[in-house]
Amino acid sequence: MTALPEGAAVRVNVPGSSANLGPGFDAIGLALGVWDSYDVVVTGDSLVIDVTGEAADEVPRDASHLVHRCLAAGLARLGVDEPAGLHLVCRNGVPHSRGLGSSATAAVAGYAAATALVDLARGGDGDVDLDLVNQLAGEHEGHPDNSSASVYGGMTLSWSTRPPAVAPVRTVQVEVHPDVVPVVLVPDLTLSTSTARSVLPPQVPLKHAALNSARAALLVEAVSRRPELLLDATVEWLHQEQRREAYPESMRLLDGLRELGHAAVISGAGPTVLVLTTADRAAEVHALPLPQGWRSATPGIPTVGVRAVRLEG
Ligand SMILES: Nc1ncnc2c1ncn2[C@@H]1O[C@H](COP(=O)(O)OP(=O)(O)OP(=O)(O)O)[C@@H](O)[C@H]1O
Ligand SMILES: N[C@@H](CCO)C(=O)O
Repeated sequence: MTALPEGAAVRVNVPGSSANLGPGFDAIGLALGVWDSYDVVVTGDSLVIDVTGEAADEVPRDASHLVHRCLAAGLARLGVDEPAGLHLVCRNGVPHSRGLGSSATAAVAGYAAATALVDLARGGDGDVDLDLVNQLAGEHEGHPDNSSASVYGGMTLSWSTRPPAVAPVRTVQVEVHPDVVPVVLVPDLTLSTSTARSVLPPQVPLKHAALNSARAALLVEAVSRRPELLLDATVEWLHQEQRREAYPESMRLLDGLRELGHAAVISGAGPTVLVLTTADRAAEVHALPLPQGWRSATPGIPTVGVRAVRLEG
């Protein structure tokens, strides 16, 4: 049994992500250059949580905080007792409940902090065990699309070797063509993933599954080698139409963009719209008028995911 020494401290930086990219429902993720940052310090007594940034007024400050819950679960998985006290400083950059993977980002941060602190306690440099974090965060989320992108960066394709169980999770990175530019259109309004998942039917017609399979396969080719195929490659049959009533404004925006030839999809469970455009057309997307309360951004695609650095006490 390893104990975490008082004073041990790490800073964990982790990117948000977009899931699905159209036909890759629950399987494909894309890391986005919008970041959460967490300092985790082992102290002598009590749990103290400070939060600034996105949703700072909404998240709990007690043991039910998502990052703390995953940190504690990660320590338990590694056979390490939770220390008597922890100071968690959260700088939230990923908007919550918009389809940018905030919950996966927080879960990845918690599990990553656990592996980094245990590595420190065992004499290491505070490295994150990426593959373990990918397992634990994927299981926590119930689908690994967002979490794998936050763990490894870039575009990720994840599957289970024991379906329908989520784990063991396997993940490969898909090379993204240098011309591909993600633009996100983010509204003020929120939609929780659990609400968005509750409206999905438990079964889909075989015909739709077959159509979706072709586009999911095409998506990998389009993103990595032939961006000119992105419009066709981002058509899907499993979730967006089914959720239209949950995010009607997003779907109107998506329909308009696609009519103009832009590869627009719903980001994750929405309501953010992701446009997979190319460098020469990104300005065109930004110039389109947005409904009130929406903003556009070009976050970029980080090629690395979660990282921890040791903080000196
Ligand atoms: N940084 C964070 N700190 C604490 N709790 C968080 C954090 N980020 C997300 N959460 C929790 O997760 C909830 C949002 O999760 P939800 O799955 O609904 O949306 P999302 O992950 O942002 O979107 P999507 O999964 O569609 O990309 C928040 O309401 C909050 O309870
Ligand atoms: N694949 C998930 C992503 C959001 O967590 C969904 O669309 O429900």
